[in-house]
Amino acid sequence: MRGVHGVDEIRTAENELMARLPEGALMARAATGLAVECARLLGPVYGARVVLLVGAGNNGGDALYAGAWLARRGVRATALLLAPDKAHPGGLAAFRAAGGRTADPTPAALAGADLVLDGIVGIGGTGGLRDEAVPLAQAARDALTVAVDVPSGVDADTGAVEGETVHADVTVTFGALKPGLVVGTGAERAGELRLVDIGLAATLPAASTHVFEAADVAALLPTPGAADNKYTRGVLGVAAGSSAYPGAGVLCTGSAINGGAGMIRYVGTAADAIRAQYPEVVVQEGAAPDDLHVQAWVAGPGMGTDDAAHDLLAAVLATGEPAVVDADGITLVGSSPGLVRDRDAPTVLTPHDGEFARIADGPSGDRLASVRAAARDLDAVVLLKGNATVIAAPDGRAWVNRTGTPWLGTAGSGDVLSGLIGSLLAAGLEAPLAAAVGAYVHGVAGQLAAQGGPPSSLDVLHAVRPALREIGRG
Ligand SMILES: NC(=O)C1=CN([C@@H]2O[C@H](COP(=O)(O)OP(=O)(O)OC[C@H]3O[C@@H](n4cnc5c(N)ncnc54)[C@H](OP(=O)(O)O)[C@@H]3O)[C@@H](O)[C@H]2O)[C@@H](O)CC1
Ligand SMILES: Nc1ncnc2c1ncn2[C@@H]1O[C@H](COP(=O)(O)OP(=O)(O)O)[C@@H](O)[C@H]1O
Ligand SMILES: [K+]
Repeated sequence: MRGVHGVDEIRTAENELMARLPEGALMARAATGLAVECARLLGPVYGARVVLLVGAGNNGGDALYAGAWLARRGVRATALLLAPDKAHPGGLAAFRAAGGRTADPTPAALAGADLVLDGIVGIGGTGGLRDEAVPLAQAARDALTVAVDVPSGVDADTGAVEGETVHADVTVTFGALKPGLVVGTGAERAGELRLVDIGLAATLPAASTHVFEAADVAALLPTPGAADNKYTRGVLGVAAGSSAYPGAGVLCTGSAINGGAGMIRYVGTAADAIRAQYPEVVVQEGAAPDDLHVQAWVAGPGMGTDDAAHDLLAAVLATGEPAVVDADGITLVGSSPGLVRDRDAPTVLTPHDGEFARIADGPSGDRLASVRAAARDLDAVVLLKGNATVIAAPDGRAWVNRTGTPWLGTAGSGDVLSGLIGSLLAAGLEAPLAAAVGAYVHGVAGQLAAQGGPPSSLDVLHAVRPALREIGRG
């Protein structure tokens, strides 16, 4: 599990650590880690052409020291100084002493570069890229681009982007992940992430936002033991699908089966479709949710938004079991938020952006903040879908999911996610962990499904079990 830290936390931790170390030690660690990563990307370094984009602060200093390291190993390094009077003096001296050259900061200077190092601005950046940096960022798109700490122009605290930014193939970041590297548009602009350890763990506080890795998820995935049976493994109630939208019920139910629920009791209004697809499901059409023995519920996908759907959702949410609410269920919660707010049992809401706007303000460019505020306001776990799905608990804990693929943007893919989270809730995972683990597994399923060509949501559903096996194997 990797912690994600905001700029203020990182600055404070850096200052505390710097006070214990000789001057320049921290930047030396950062620059060496950066240079080693660039060398790895270049392959043979001797004679390679590297262009440095150097801004006014320490981010440019990192680039210059890394450029010096590379120049000493035979790289032909050229620095384009965007603010020549403010370029890091020590870094510039080291760069020149190693044989590095400077040139006018024009797009033409990037032609033929084997690698461009983006040291325009790091965590000290405010607003989007300044005008003079824009043509350079655009020219860098033709080359292998490594961002120093943060792709310049991305808001390191939020991932929000105003106007042009550097589009990095790889971002080498120092000390800890920043929200802007893992959330929103920033996550897309950062490319692959490499974290250089500069010793910051010693002074950083505990993180409130985390990124799960496979081992974290494997450790949380439920595995039945000798004493388990279908009831102890988790019985899930499903209120999804309708005569108009039977498919959503089929996908959601199938995903809960593949996710490992011990038993499924189906109370939606697409009973015939469920019976036809899944002989293992116990269909209890018309049963009162409160009368059924289940450990958790999933409600909403394809259930419709008419009065009957409202009454069924209200009955599910009146039970004392944890519940996932998705799709039409979220629309219904938008007009009756008390259905969720007044519950004692945990609720997981899984909106995409459009659905989010029905239950909360936003989402703004600061997706983490929007989701945290919604979770607090609704007293529910909120999972906001997207290229980097964000999950927040009412107590402020948050997770960002890094698995998945844009191919998951296909009709019905969300129904697979909610069924999966339902099965994990039924197995007893704490609600925010069920949501974060579900998002991780769903993302891996999407990646596996996409290997065979553009996947349908049914392909994603069929990839849930292989995804669980792959994660479990490590
Ligand atoms: N502290 C440490 O020990 C360590 C720090 N480390 C490194 O330092 C980085 C932080 O350095 P930093 O604080 O100097 O800020 P930084 O990001 O270089 O920006 C500085 C200047 O850029 C300008 N500027 C602002 N916005 C802009 C924009 N949109 N577009 C263009 N220019 C813009 C503005 O200058 P102005 O022109 O306004 O005078 C601002 O003052 C950090 O990301 C990491 O790489 C590592 O070495 C590890 C150890
Ligand atoms: N660009 C993207 N990159 C990665 N994942 C995406 C992207 N777009 C959508 N997804 C994922 O695809 C799923 C779509 O869910 P949703 O919009 O609810 O679909 P539906 O309502 O059709 O079931 C979510 O898990 C979301 O995170
Ligand atoms: K940068």
